[in-house]
Amino acid sequence: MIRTAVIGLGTMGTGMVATLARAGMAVSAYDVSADQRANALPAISAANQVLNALGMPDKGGDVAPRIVDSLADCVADADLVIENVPEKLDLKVEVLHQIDALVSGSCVLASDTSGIPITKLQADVSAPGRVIGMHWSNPPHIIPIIEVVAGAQTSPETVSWMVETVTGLNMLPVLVKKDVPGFVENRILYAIMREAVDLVEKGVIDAESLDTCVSWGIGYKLAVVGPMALLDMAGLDIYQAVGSYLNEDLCARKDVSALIAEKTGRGDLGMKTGGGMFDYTPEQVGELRAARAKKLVAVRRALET
Ligand SMILES: NC(=O)c1ccc[n+]([C@@H]2O[C@H](COP(=O)([O-])OP(=O)(O)OC[C@H]3O[C@@H](n4cnc5c(N)ncnc54)[C@H](O)[C@@H]3O)[C@@H](O)[C@H]2O)c1
Ligand SMILES: Cc1ncc(C=O)c(C(=O)O)c1O
Repeated sequence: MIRTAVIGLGTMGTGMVATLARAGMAVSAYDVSADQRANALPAISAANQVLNALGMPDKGGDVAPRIVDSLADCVADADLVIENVPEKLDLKVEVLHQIDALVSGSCVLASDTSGIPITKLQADVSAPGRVIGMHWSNPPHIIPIIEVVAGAQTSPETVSWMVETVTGLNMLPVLVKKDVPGFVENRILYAIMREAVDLVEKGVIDAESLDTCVSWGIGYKLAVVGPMALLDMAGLDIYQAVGSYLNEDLCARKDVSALIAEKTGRGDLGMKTGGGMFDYTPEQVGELRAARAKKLVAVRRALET
């Protein structure tokens, strides 16, 4: 039985814990926040209900995840530690350094970073060959892909072990061949997000209509036909003709839009604070999460047919 420790029980952590435990791993989890630790088990239970709806086999048996109040207790005897703290390079390096001092020489240190190059994270770890990117997608218990990313010093054995371990989670490992910022999924997502925010900020379209356009247009289509296949479906000549005038006009800003920066500056972070691009009551957050999980399950089942 693989002993896995998850460090960080925020947006990603509880669904991740549910997925790991469901696959039969012995899971411990820690968060520096007592509130996050206190709220974890109900959230893990809710994620397990979704895994039931997905028909995910339950190899977890009666072994419940342990929510512990110290990093040392969490990572003791771990075979795999998943770092899942906020996307701040210094914090991640510090947490990996703390973990490194507490684990065995064979423990794999994985980061769920959204796109910080693994090479930057592994530099000060005692055995950098055991450090690897394990990038889940939100919600982690529903979206099946996990990007596997090697840093410059990651060993081939660690890569192979991670691909096999992700497969054992009933997830789809996506091997990213170069340690570029954002890896693959987020480079594409952030290109889309940059253009989407720019269109709203410029008044080309309002936020709600943009979501409708993307979700029922390219979002729906790309769920069935990937971008490379879509080129062939549309015709490469069409892409070349449109790209020849459109590419130079797309948003190419190097910074983050004021529309976003002003909101984050006010602490308006989205569902986790009750307001961001839209406003939410606590009840609406719960209702939305449940409704979206139900739809994502239905779509995934349709895509699996
Ligand atoms: N939110 C997403 O859509 C998403 C998707 C994939 C990957 N990620 C990445 O996963 C990581 C976590 O993201 P998130 O959205 O869950 O963030 P989050 O802010 O919701 O949760 C982070 C958690 O880490 C805890 N934490 C902070 N410092 C800690 C420490 N020193 N030790 C232990 N716990 C600590 C916080 O209390 C918080 O509960 C980030 O690197 C993020 O980029 C996020
Ligand atoms: C906005 C945003 N940023 C990062 C990630 C993943 O790393 C996601 C996601 O997984 O959905 C996201 O939506």
